[in-house]
Amino acid sequence: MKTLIKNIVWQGQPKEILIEDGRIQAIEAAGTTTEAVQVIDGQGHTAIPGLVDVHAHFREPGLTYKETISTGSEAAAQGGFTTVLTMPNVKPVIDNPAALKAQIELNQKEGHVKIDQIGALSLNLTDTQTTDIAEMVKAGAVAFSNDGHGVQNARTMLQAMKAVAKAKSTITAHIEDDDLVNHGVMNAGPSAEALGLPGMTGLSESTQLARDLVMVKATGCHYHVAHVSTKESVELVRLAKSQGLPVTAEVTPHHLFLDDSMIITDNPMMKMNPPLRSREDRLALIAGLLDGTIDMIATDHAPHAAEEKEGSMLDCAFGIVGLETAFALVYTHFVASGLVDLDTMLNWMNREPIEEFALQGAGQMRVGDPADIALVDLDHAYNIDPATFASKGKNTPFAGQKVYGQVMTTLVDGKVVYQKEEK
Ligand SMILES: NC(=O)N[C@@H](CC(=O)O)C(=O)O
Ligand SMILES: [Zn+2]
Ligand SMILES: [Zn+2]
Repeated sequence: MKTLIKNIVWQGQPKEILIEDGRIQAIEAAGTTTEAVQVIDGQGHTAIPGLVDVHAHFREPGLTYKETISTGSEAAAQGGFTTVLTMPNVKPVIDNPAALKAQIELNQKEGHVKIDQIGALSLNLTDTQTTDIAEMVKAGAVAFSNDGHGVQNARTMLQAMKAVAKAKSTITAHIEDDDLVNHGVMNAGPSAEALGLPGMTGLSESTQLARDLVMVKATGCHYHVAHVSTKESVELVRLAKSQGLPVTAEVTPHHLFLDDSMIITDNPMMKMNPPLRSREDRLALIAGLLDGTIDMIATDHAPHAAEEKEGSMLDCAFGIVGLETAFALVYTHFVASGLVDLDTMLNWMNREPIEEFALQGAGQMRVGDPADIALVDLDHAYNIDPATFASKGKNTPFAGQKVYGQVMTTLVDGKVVYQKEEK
């Protein structure tokens, strides 16, 4: 079956995309193909490769009041994402081959986009005993993580690294030393002091990262830093890369565009893990992304119910949603502002994630690739409105912010999975 997406812009030129059997057959001059079974009118929008998020939380099974695979993947489609990697911190935790197999089936059945499953690094994320990593790789795990919680025991991390290196997989590390966190709810610093809230030092992240990097050197394990948030961590990743270690890193839009100087009231929407750091940290993250120390942008989409994000930062849940705001935020702050071009942004949000995680099924818009495509209206300006989110989670600190770049259509394997309704 053939599909033609006509009337689109690709790399600045008017083009059309011919798709056959779910794959891109040609990106050609407008008007080249005259007959096709199905025609989609791109209405002059810009075609980009479907975005890839290596860090998302869909809360099924066990926490479906926050999100389901269906609502989470709908949010992904609405945000222009065609592949997402989901974390294993559901209930029960995906920490054994049987649970992983069942989850992969469920993802396939319920997902509106492609979902790759990350397996738990330790049993029940308690960090005392590693999971059966070799068997979970065989069962289809794309990577391993303790996300939600740092691995406190060096011995557990070392064992996991050895097994992951042997299986040629990846660890995506939530790095956090519990003892240094000491029950903080936001970054330690003048804002926490002004609000009278317990702060946590950024050293909780970088000290554990330093420990892990020594073990990466010893094991050769591909180690990916999840949601990097401090300047010390950026320096450590830069050093590791200069030594040729197999280390990669992601940063979230919120750590790039928000910092703790912007927390002027006790606001649950500003609470996430790792916390928003200082302006100096934020500028180091931006510099690290621009110079290639940080490889990619990931959302850490962490939906929670409204009642879990009310009241005070002292006792509300950690985390914010991100799938439906990531494209517009990154486009607005980096591309529309003239800092980088669209292609660079797509390196961070499509090519690097696919290459570093060796994702087999995700398309990069090359001829022969799966037709994973988003059509975006780059000039469209609007205010972020959580009421429009497909996600069950409306917990975003960006509500009301004016952005550019509206995802209009998303296709996975040449099939439309999201179409923005005309007003
Ligand atoms: N980022 C968060 O604040 N929360 C995440 C866990 C995590 O990514 O560490 C969650 O699962 O809610
Ligand atoms: Zn985490
Ligand atoms: Zn996370």
